[in-house]
Amino acid sequence: MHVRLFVAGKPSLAYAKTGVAEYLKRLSRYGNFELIHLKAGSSEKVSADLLERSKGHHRIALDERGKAFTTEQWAQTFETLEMNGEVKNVSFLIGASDGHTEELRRQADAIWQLSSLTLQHELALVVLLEQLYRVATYRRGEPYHR
Ligand SMILES: C[S@@+](CC[C@H](N)C(=O)[O-])C[C@H]1O[C@@H](n2cnc3c(N)ncnc32)[C@H](O)[C@@H]1O
Repeated sequence: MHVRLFVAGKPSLAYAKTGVAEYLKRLSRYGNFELIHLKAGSSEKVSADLLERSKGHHRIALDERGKAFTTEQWAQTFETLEMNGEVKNVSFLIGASDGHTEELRRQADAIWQLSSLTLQHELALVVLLEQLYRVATYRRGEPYHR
């Protein structure tokens, strides 16, 4: 499965850049993870761009009002998606500073939260990457996930 993480805007927070680089490096041992930066802009522009770039993919929109899952439930969802041979591409969609449009919410296959707090989008990306790494180690039975 090819997992893409879409985020709008160039990276600007130094601490987030370090975290993103670290987890992408770690994740490279576990599968095909790709980070894609889109041009920043209004919710309408960013959501339209996110929908265009993730056409035909299993879309997981990230939003603080989304469904709350445990790390184990994330792992089970990945297991199910991989068992379902039809899903080759999964895209995580991180929104603009004003969030996702209603249209994007309608078209998303799932809407997940990382917490109920509103996070700066680069920080949300770091948390997402850390969870993906945690899920990857959990699925391999490696000790990091404790
Ligand atoms: C600054 S937030 C946007 C907040 C905006 N007020 C809203 O209503 O969505 C930018 C993006 O970061 C992501 N994000 C921020 N906090 C999040 C959280 N707790 N869970 C999941 N995603 C989050 C979402 O993708 C969001 O669209």
